[in-house]
Amino acid sequence: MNTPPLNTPSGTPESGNTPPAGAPFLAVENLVVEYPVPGGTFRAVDDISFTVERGTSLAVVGESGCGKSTLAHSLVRLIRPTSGRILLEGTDLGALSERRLRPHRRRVQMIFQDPYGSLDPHLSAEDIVAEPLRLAGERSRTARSKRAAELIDRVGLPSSALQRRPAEFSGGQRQRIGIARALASDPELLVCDEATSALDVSVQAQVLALLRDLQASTGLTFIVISHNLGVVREISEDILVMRSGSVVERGATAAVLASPVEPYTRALRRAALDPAAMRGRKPRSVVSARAGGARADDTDTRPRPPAEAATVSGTTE
Ligand SMILES: Nc1ncnc2c1ncn2[C@@H]1O[C@H](COP(=O)(O)OP(=O)(O)OP(=O)(O)O)[C@@H](O)[C@H]1O
Repeated sequence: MNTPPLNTPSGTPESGNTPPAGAPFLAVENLVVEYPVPGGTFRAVDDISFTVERGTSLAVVGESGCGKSTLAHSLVRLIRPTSGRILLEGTDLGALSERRLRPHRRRVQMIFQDPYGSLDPHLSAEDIVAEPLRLAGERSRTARSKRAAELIDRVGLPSSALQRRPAEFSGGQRQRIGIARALASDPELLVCDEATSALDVSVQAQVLALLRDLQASTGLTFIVISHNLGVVREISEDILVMRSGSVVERGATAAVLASPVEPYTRALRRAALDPAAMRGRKPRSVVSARAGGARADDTDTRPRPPAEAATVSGTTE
């Protein structure tokens, strides 16, 4: 297998996979997701439609239980939609059989909330990052190692990180490994489900800066699920507000957060601005000398996130 450069769009002449003219990068059409529950089904996503253009970031916000993660899991096909379409450059991912989905799977990757639980504690960082390459059919261990080293460097970790296991990293460093693993598949769309919410505020800023940098350099498209309106402001151009499985408001992030039209969005913003909604979080100690080099998390002087780190669900959970 030739390892492609980061984020070579599959709809380019190199890929031979030409998208229909004028098709948006991602179009979600009338998406419905129901879970089986005793005595029937529960509709967690209720007829959602939206589009996302390549290289942009869409934030999805809403109170706990409104269906954000269900939407995210549908996008990466961890869940198969009950009805509706998820069109990536015109290809309906939701309708494809597992076999036909395989070539598209790499195109949409997810970064999970929990940098502690989402990495196999028994594997080295190199093996974690190289695993998607192995699954994609890369047989050469040397090629996998080389690519893992490139990706570890790309996410700002030192090469000494390659042989260490997850327990030896800080939360922010683990999330960087999770990002490197997601990048290994050469994705075009990254779905970040509360990807920074388990991190200290300053480490959040570093991971957000990394995501923004990746987007600027590779043209990645993001869907960012977050309770944190500060994070949403930092990373998204557009915002989609969900309530009880439906979209209640959609628009440019700055405009929607400055003057929300829907009463529900206003209530979310009030909840986020209420100091009582702040989640108290003690600073965790960050990188130690043991973690081998201080490139990430402790030397970063990039701008900190906005002071508002309140969570949307802070007052509603
Ligand atoms: N496997 C399941 N079976 C039945 N109901 C489920 C299942 N998973 C989620 N739900 C329900 O679907 C609804 C949406 O859940 P989801 O996790 O998508 O919400 P969310 O907005 O991501 O919440 P949070 O912000 O708390 O993570 C919730 O009412 C939840 O209880």
